[in-house]
Amino acid sequence: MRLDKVGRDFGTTRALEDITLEIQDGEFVCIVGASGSGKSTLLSLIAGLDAPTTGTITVDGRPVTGPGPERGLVFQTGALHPWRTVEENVGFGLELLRMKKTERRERVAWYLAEVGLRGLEGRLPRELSGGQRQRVAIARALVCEPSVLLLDEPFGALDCQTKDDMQVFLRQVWKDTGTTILMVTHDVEEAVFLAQRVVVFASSPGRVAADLAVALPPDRGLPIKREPDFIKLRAEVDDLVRAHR
Ligand SMILES: Nc1ncnc2c1ncn2[C@@H]1O[C@H](COP(=O)(O)OP(=O)(O)OP(=O)(O)O)[C@@H](O)[C@H]1O
Repeated sequence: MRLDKVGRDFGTTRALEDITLEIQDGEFVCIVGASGSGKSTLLSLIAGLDAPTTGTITVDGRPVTGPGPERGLVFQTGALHPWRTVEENVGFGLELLRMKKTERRERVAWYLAEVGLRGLEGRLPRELSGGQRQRVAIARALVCEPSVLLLDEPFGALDCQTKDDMQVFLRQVWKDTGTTILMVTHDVEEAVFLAQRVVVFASSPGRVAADLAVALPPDRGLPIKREPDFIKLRAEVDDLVRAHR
């Protein structure tokens, strides 16, 4: 995926200016930055829900002109269909793609197992915890096997323990599926734990202030958050975010 000199103005507000970023297939990148630095705007441009004022975005070598199944999107609160069961929510995108029912059921079952929801197929969203609802939202995005998974603060509404569990879960999903992940979060610890690369946004206008490689081992458990290398990198990113408010 490639962003080339992407800008977005809302009237006189320059939400994004001159964003040039290349994300390799299979990479896990987190974007952090102060409130209002244009992080959500960037994700909606990549998702094709909004169009840039300047510049171009290409996914799989094709310019983005609108939403498409090769880009899966998950928001802070899952936006699930309240009247559909877990299984029906996850299978929805495949229905739109007119996949045959037997194939669809098989695919949905695989992803439900992957996100740890086997046995809950028949539940409605209101019968799930917040963490379970986000797992459904992630399974629903993954089931179409997108080239890139776009996550906008997916764990922002969860309590600390659930959030920790979801971070471990997301690293596992990334390893199992090899999906390219671009995630926006305001939580620097989360970004450093999850990503191979952390991009720091500056505000007014929203732009790239720093792009750091996360040189931590690929096998990361929660205890790594207490190790000196982790703490040092986290502090470095924290300082960058503060310096570019
Ligand atoms: N639809 C819109 N109309 C006008 N201004 C907008 C619109 N969407 C975003 N903006 C402005 O663009 C800027 C970037 O907003 P955006 O929501 O992308 O920031 P963010 O980094 O995601 O913030 P947060 O971390 O608080 O979610 C802000 O100044 C915001 O007010």
